[in-house]
Amino acid sequence: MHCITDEELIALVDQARPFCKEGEVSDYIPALGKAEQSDLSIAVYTEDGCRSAGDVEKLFTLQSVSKILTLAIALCDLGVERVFEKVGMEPTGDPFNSISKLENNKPSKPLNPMINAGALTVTNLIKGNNNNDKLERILNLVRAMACNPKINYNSFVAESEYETAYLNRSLCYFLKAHKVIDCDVEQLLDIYTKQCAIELNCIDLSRIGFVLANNGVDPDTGETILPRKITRIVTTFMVTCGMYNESGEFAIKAGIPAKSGVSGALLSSVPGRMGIGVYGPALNEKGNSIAGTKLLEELSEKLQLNIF
Ligand SMILES: NC(=O)CC[C@H](N)C(=O)O
Repeated sequence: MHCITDEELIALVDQARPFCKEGEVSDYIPALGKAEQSDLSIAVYTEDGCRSAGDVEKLFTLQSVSKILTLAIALCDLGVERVFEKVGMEPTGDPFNSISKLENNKPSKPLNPMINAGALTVTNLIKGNNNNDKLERILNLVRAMACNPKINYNSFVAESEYETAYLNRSLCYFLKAHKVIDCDVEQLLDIYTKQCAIELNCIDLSRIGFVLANNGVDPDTGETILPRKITRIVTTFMVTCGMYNESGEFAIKAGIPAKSGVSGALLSSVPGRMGIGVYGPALNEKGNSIAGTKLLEELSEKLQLNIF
């Protein structure tokens, strides 16, 4: 028996959709500015299958949701100790693209892998002979978790970010000056902007969440896609830093691990129970989907998902 009916899910979307008007579509990456402010969709993936409601067919890019996947790959490649030599484990309370804590933290290392400075550092750790290799590895993980071999990145969005990534460029040069990274900055931005531009729909996203909730095991094949030790680390970061400087409030209100992206993507994983994929491009001032956040809070309340 599925835990929620189609009608109930549609009702939750209808109830949350008016909040879209109170948010703004992000346009600091110009291509993202083309999104439809009123779009809202959700998919809930459990062992009984997937239910979805809203603008389900809409494609969107992962943006910061990709950070949990690159973290998982870097942890597989280098192990826990070496990854956390380069990046910390603590929430910042600052916006995702803030540079301020980088300077104050001694020795200089990004506070966690969910802020841009930390995610850039993590992407630099991923193994591969060149950017194509590395990107293919990231794409393959996304495809396996979503069970969708067609997933690719949107080159228009990637280029749009690459051309305007002034802040991320400055973060990279700061990291390079402090020897946190040692690579060519343009090469790093090339792969980072492509990983952020990986494009999918909310059903794909919900299956990724379900694999995390299922300790890294594919629900159809029983194959281990990610070791449990790594899904645990990733899920913990979702709780402590997944919603940036709104993570505390979201943990209080919804009580479920979640990771947001500036495209309006929202991935949630409820350990042992379900994966949830949400898309709502109208954002609140913290850069999280305004209606999507509401929707997750309501769903958590309705299905008693709070893990605390
Ligand atoms: N919050 C986000 O989704 C940020 C991701 C975006 N690609 C950036 O680096 O600015």
